[in-house]
Amino acid sequence: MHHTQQPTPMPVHKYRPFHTRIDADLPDRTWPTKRIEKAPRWLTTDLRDGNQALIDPMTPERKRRMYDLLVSMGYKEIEVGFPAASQVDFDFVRHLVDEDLVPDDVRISVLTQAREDLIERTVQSLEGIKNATVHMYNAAAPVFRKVVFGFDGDGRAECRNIAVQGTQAVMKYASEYLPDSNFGYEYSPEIFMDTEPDFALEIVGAVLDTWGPASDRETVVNLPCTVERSTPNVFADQIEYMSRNMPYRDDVALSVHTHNDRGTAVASAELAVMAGADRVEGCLFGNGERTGNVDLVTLGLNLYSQGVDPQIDFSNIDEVVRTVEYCNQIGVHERHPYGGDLVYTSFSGSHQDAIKKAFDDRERRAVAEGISVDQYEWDMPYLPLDPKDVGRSYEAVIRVNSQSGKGGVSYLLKSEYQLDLPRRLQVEFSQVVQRRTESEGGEVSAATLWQIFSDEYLPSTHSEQPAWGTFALTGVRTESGADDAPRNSETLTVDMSVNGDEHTVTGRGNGPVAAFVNVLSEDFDVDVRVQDYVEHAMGAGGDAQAAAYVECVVGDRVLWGVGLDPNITTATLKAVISAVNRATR
Ligand SMILES: CC(=O)SCCNC(=O)CCNC(=O)[C@H](O)C(C)(C)COP(=O)(O)OP(=O)(O)OC[C@H]1O[C@@H](n2cnc3c(N)ncnc32)[C@H](O)[C@@H]1OP(=O)(O)O
Ligand SMILES: CC(C)C(=O)C(=O)O
Ligand SMILES: [Mg+2]
Repeated sequence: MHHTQQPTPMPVHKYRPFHTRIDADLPDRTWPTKRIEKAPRWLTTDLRDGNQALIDPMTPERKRRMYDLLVSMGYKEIEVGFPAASQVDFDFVRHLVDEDLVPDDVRISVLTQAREDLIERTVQSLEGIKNATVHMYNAAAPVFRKVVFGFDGDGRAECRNIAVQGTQAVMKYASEYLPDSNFGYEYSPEIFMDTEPDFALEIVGAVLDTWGPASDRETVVNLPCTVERSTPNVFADQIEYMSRNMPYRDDVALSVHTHNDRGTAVASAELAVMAGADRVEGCLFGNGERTGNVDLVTLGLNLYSQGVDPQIDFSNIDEVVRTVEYCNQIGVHERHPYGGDLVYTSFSGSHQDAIKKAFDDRERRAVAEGISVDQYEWDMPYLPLDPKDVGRSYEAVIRVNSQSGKGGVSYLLKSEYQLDLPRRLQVEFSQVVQRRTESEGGEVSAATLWQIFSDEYLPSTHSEQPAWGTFALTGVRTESGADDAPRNSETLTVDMSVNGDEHTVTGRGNGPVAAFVNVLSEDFDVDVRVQDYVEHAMGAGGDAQAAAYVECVVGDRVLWGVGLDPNITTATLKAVISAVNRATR
């Protein structure tokens, strides 16, 4: 069939494709075949780029909560604010220094524009700090040189002067206010992605010549994708070009700072690392200007799920989510990678079927190889990482609604109620559930599933709904014949309630089930034959219940029955009653 699409009514002619401006084309680019084999250095800018983008910027108390979270997760480079912007930011830096809240292995940094008065106040905020970095930025792209700074011509020299004079000011005030600190410098040519590559090299080179990188001097050149405007491969080319051509390369950490305007900040940062970046700046769950900074949680757990240590502790992801939501007053979306409420959950039947089988298979293999299941290699359909590793339980992995099949239903009964239904019973029961979800809609919780199950198969033991069913078993006594007695050697006496009337009856057979079938047929005129039988213990220990499942032919119908009882014989007879009652429901 031929599909005809319509031109958009929107004014698409207003837009131009993004030009890489990479004069030196990179036909020999190396990043496409690289792999990320170790974590880059991380800097979190939650307290700066994240904070500057909030409707309601963090109070000192919220800043402190975020800071403590970042330190506890293991971040070693934390941009804590823009001290020249507000008294709150200035005071927060002082609070960290005065209260000695910066561990020896953590380096805080602060951002400033390249303006001398702002630089002085910024450096001043750090007085007394052990390790700190001042991060200075100025925009370098043509439109900023022309429109924002108002320079004539191409404005390159004037723009470079802002950067060089700013760097000199940083150095001057650092030697004045921070003589005893391990002082570092970070420079960002803002709007790097829109800056001509040769000019980006020129301005970075001029700044580095001024600062003088050395192996014992913390130096960072941060190349921001301030507004994401291209596919990630273009940004990767830009980074590889800079990494290859930048002076002092061995003594400089090449950093990237991607934003998510096109929804590909994570890909841009990852390809940039493949292209040579040593360091990545971002925010937890991608907070930050507009669509946000790159999400450090996704980046970290992307590495983790490939067996690369992110060097960050994500083992309590819900605590991270709660703290970030509290500090930012912005929710984390239900489908946010790794942290959203629904991201380890499958509703659909084919996913649930595969997950249930793979969980069972993995458990079998781990036991066979003598390896703890928690440590066993992860290779699971639909679950890129083990939810337990980030502190999530398996309860939420499978949730049942009208899209679900037998796999999901039986997974929940097994994981929550220790019932391991035989396959044909799974099929039968999932049809019962399906009728229910289709008529009532919505999700079926494990508790509701149990209610449906016990109403269907265990009516007399279920207290919340009226008991139904013709027969109930109230007592069982067995008596075996001599070992050499050939057949019909088992004598079974049962107390039964039949429509509320008590009966005590005795039958014989070559086992209790056969004897019971005879009782049902001879005393109560019920024609039943057992054609399959499965049982298992529920949990471990002496007082564990047994579960029995029987597939019965009752008249001309085939039905399953279920019985639970501490005594396995009684459980089996209850299962037969369950099937018989269902046949006459
Ligand atoms: C991409 C980023 O996220 S960059 C970080 C952005 N974050 C923030 O801006 C948050 C904090 N900022 C602030 O509180 C304020 O902007 C302040 C206190 C720093 C400065 O405020 P103001 O002095 O009122 O200046 P304003 O913010 O309007 O800046 C505009 C002026 O600074 C110049 N300027 C802007 N950025 C820079 C820079 N990085 N270096 C040097 N000059 C700059 C502009 O050209 C403009 O100059 P003009 O007034 O001569 O035209
Ligand atoms: C200050 C710089 C690094 C920035 O936030 C950006 O360019 O996005
Ligand atoms: Mg930014």
